[in-house]
Amino acid sequence: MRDKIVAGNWKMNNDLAQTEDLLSNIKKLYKENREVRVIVAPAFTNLHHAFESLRDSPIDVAAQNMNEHKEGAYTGEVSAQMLSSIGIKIVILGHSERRAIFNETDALLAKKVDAALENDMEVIFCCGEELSERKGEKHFEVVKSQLENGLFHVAEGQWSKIVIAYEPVWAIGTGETASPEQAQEMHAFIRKTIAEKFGSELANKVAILYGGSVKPANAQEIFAKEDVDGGLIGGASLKAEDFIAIAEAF
Ligand SMILES: O=C(CO)COP(=O)(O)O
Repeated sequence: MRDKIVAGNWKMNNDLAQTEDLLSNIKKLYKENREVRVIVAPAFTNLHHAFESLRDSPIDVAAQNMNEHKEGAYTGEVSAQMLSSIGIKIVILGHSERRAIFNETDALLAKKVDAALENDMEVIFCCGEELSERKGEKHFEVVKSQLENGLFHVAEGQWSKIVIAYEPVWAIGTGETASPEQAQEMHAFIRKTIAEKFGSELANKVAILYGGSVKPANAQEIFAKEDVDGGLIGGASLKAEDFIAIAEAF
């Protein structure tokens, strides 16, 4: 059985007071469910607070990014070791906003993945094509190359720390969701690509999340697909009722 995961990527939203509010509402509504792992990813400034606030809860806290270096003259950056030291053991890497706005390349992401694993952190590795790439029928090729160049150097023994999030860029924040069939088709492709390189036993254990305009109204039909093991939720993770409804949609 693969892990089922619902993770909320809060992006650059919520100051400390709003973080306190959202976390307290999430905690009120959350009913412990061992079948589904729930993760929230607030901004760096609120990670410590979130970790402390969720200390007695099974809800985990993730960072949205980190730097690939151990330490040094990298003004404004945060290392894996710093995150680990405040209890943060999960990081989202390669989100399409990081790729597009901050020019993160597959080569850079490969280094970030290594830095996370060296610090015993789990990685939620994002991949996904842009609209023009889907229209040009290049989506499988694009996702395969993101995986091969950013992730496939990870040794077999480290894959228990890897979660993949497929987020088609055209479905992020647009209200347009991939159909459950489109999501399943890509998730099955990702699993097959992993199986070709690492074998099907390993591939069958990797959780693959879907992200892109997931809401309470569509979560159930997307999560029902065989190779969809949960979701990476943006906008809808900012409202406790919606986020918890999605976490309960399995
Ligand atoms: O980017 C996303 C999660 O990382 C998805 O965002 P939305 O759910 O707002 O489309």
